[in-house]
Amino acid sequence: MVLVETLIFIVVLVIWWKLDDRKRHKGYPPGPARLPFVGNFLNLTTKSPNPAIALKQVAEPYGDIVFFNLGKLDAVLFTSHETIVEIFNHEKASAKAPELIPAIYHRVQRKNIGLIWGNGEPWQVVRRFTIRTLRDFGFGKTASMDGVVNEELDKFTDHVNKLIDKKDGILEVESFFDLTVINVLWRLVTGVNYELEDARMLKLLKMSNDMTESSNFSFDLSISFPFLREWFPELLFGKKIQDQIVEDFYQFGEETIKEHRDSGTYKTSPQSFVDVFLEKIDKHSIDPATHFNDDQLRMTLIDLFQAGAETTSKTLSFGLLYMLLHQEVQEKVQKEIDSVIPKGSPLFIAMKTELPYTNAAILETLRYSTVVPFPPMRKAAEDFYFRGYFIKKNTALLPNVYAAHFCESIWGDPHRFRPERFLTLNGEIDQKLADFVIPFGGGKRACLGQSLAETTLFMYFVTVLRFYKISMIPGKPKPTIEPKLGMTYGPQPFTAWFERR
Ligand code: HEM
Repeated sequence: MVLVETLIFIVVLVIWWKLDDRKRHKGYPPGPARLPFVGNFLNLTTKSPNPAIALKQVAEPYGDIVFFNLGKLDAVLFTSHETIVEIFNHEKASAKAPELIPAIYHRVQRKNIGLIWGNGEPWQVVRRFTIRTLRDFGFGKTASMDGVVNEELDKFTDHVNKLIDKKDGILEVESFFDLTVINVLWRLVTGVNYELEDARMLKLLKMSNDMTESSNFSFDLSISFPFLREWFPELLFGKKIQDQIVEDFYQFGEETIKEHRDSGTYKTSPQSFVDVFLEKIDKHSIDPATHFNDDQLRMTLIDLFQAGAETTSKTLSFGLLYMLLHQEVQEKVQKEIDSVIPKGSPLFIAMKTELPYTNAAILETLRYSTVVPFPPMRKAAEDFYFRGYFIKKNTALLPNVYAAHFCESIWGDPHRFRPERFLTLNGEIDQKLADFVIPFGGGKRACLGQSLAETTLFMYFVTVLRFYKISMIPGKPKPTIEPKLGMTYGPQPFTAWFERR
């Protein structure tokens, strides 16, 4: 009797929950049926360990605007190129949602600070200031960037040559570009430039990678069930590790600020972005409404460091991996480079237009690797309608860039690595198709470092292939193209045989 009553109670409860759920989500975009408490968590975790693939598959039966729920998180997925570009540019969709990701909320100390996760006026002021100041130091200006990148490239090739001699050409490609790439940016941000063996910096870069790897929709259960992060800090989600990394980064930011402040040169002849920021802090020190303070500067430095290093470096490593696996593409790129840049001549950013096949290979690398499959989480700033669907305030907005980069109706054969797809019959870049590659987001929150990233990708990709032939090590298995997952995706470590050309 008790069993029957219990069963009836459960059935009534489920029916009540279903009806209530339907009422609460009236007018929402379509989506898979949800379970109480866990929502669509099982849909996500049973499809694929890779959330970008899993969420592409979850959305497929429902269209390109799909509502789903992961425990605490209500989210709308955007999976087609058009809806993604439209949401990037939507005025109600430019707010970031650090509070929806516990590890990130801890990273920003629950404050509205920084470039990546800041919102409203403070973010706007700091973003504008950052772009203007970095530009004053040469960021994005071809003439000054040529010098900065080439100096760093000389250091990098010296370093690779030494490694080749030491290791008979057999090099491990893991974090291969991290430090050299951050050096390019850090010359402008702090005026400092590190040795490529600098232990402190290598440790920071490793921690930054560890932090991003520990955060993703499938593995970081604290996004769906935030209470678990507090209940089981040691067992799950790497809370302790994440918190330690945040602390170390704060210390790094603190030390950088102190060094510049103590030196005092920022008062007379500012040499870098940090110096100009410190000048601003002093100038506005008695203004209670100022957005220029140590908190903002520290977070901005950490944001630039993390956003600037990992993404570019991982894209370059993927590029090497694809060149290793597609020798015919590597040879074509090298043939083109050799025909345009004479032996012994320097490389300039302006040569980009003369190397269409090489550019096509870089574009294909950006598409095929999609190192940021979900841009840092945005939310609906207020209730709004999108293509007739209701989106409630604070709902997470998740453009699945991977889905657009692997859309069959755009690419035909998206799973093939094929740079030729970007070339017209005249051998020029097909700009219309190139515009379907959207690795840098868009709208007001578009990547602040896009021009630097494009320059760095071009200069490093060309230099590495110009000076080295990269081949498979005989007898070693083929490396996988499956990514290391996280907030950003990177290649699994692989070894390759480097020979000087
Ligand atoms: C291949 C390299 C890179 C890729 C794929 C990439 C990708 C992205 C993406 C997808 C976003 C989010 C955009 C959105 O929500 O619409 C972003 C934001 C950002 N990126 Fe990059 N990025 C790269 C390199 C860089 C570099 C070199 C810097 C350094 C200056 C940088 C700094 C930033 C910052 C500060 C933001 C936050 C912008 C804001 O919300 O105002 N990125 N990036």
